[in-house]
Amino acid sequence: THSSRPQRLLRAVQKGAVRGDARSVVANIDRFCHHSEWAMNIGDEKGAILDSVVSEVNPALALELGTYCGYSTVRIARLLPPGGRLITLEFNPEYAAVARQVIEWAGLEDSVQLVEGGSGDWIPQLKEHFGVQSFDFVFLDHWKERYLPDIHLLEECELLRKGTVVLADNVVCPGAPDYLAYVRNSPAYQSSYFQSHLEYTKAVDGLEKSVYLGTTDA
Ligand SMILES: Nc1ncnc2c1ncn2[C@@H]1O[C@H](/C=C/CNC(=O)c2cc([N+](=O)[O-])cc(O)c2O)[C@@H](O)[C@H]1O
Ligand SMILES: [Mg+2]
Repeated sequence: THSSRPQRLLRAVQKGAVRGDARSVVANIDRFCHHSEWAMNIGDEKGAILDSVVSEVNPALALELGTYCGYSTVRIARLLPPGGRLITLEFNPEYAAVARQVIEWAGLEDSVQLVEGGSGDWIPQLKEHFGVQSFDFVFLDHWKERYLPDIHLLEECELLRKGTVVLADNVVCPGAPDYLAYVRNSPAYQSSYFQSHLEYTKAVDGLEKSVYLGTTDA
């Protein structure tokens, strides 16, 4: 049986990266994607912007929607403060299985909770299941048409607090126009755009950083 691209990406990590060294896991995935096979990881260029936002927020509790192979999971988790936790949702069992092994190879399994399931089903359960009050940081990188419904769901479930930073990948390519229009026009968000390039290519892409200001009522 032929392996899948995520399985070949995992093998590249297991062959090239030092166990327990998150930086080398990230570097080996980038090397694989630059030289062997493109994959939809945020990548090194946009990854540096992700790193700077995560470092600035220094989140005790972070949420990622769309784990895929765990590349951005490792980038975020390696920057968490002591005791910091990252919950990441992935509904594809094969991708989740690869991501678990990538996260373990990086030695970050103690600060990452990978939930195998859909954001629509799981966001309403995060409070009761994981004792979550609200998130300090949210990273959106799943299906682009889910960005808007899921940020509304996060608001409805009161999982955002004044100052929560929501960072969205791919707001140009493949694009999330309805999401962009919402966060850029809603009085509940202070939004800013970071221009960059689509991972491992020269195409334009960017990240949107939106700070939740809280609801106007009460
Ligand atoms: N509701 C949900 N709950 C949980 N997991 C979910 C989910 N919806 C999707 N997922 C998972 O999130 C990942 C999808 C990413 C879509 N990215 C993309 O489509 C994408 C495409 C390009 N591109 O085409 O250049 C570049 C990029 O950086 C991209 O992120 C997959 O692992 C998928 O299984
Ligand atoms: Mg992406």
